[in-house]
Amino acid sequence: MPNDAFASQIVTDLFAASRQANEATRAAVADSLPSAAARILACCERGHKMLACGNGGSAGDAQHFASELVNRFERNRRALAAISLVTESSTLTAIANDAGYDRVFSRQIEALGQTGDVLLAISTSGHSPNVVTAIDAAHERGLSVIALTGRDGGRMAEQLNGDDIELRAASDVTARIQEMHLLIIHCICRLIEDAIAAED
Ligand SMILES: O=C(CO)[C@@H](O)[C@H](O)[C@H](O)[C@H](O)COP(=O)(O)O
Ligand SMILES: [Zn+2]
Repeated sequence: MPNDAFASQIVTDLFAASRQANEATRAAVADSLPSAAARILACCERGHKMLACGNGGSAGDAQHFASELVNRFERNRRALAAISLVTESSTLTAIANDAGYDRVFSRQIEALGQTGDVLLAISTSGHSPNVVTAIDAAHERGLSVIALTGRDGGRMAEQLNGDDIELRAASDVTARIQEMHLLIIHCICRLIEDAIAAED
């Protein structure tokens, strides 16, 4: 562990870097974030569902997002349909073992995805093969995609079509991008819950 002064400087630097990423990302996603929230609410209100995927920290984000739709974020309201594709261990291990890790999300999309559903695809690099393959599977099955990316958007940004929405964190650092992705997810949840409250 660094000495006290050094540790304190690291903490100061990380908070400063996060603030900088926060402000740059706000400017980058301010216009498209409400559209993403509206897309998700419309999806659920029409009887469709959200699917969410990502690796590592982004797997945590996918679960976090699904939990906040199914259960609640800050308000009590009707349940919204969302499934995390990162949590079924028997399914994940079987697909990875039999077909390869690149197929762990796409195979589940083939099984569960229906036209009108929306895939939340999360990757800080934009290059994770299983997320790239998931987007292809989503397009093949008539799902639109909301992509949480960073850096230059990677391969994911090139895959997206005009019906998809990319929310790109303005940073080149994985940890900062993840921090921004969680903030984006919370903004989406807040916008959705405010829209439902205004309807009721
Ligand atoms: O949380 C972290 C790093 O902060 C890691 O677990 C990270 O999520 C993993 O290395 C992922 O495999 C990275 O995947 P991706 O964001 O490039 O799609
Ligand atoms: Zn992390």
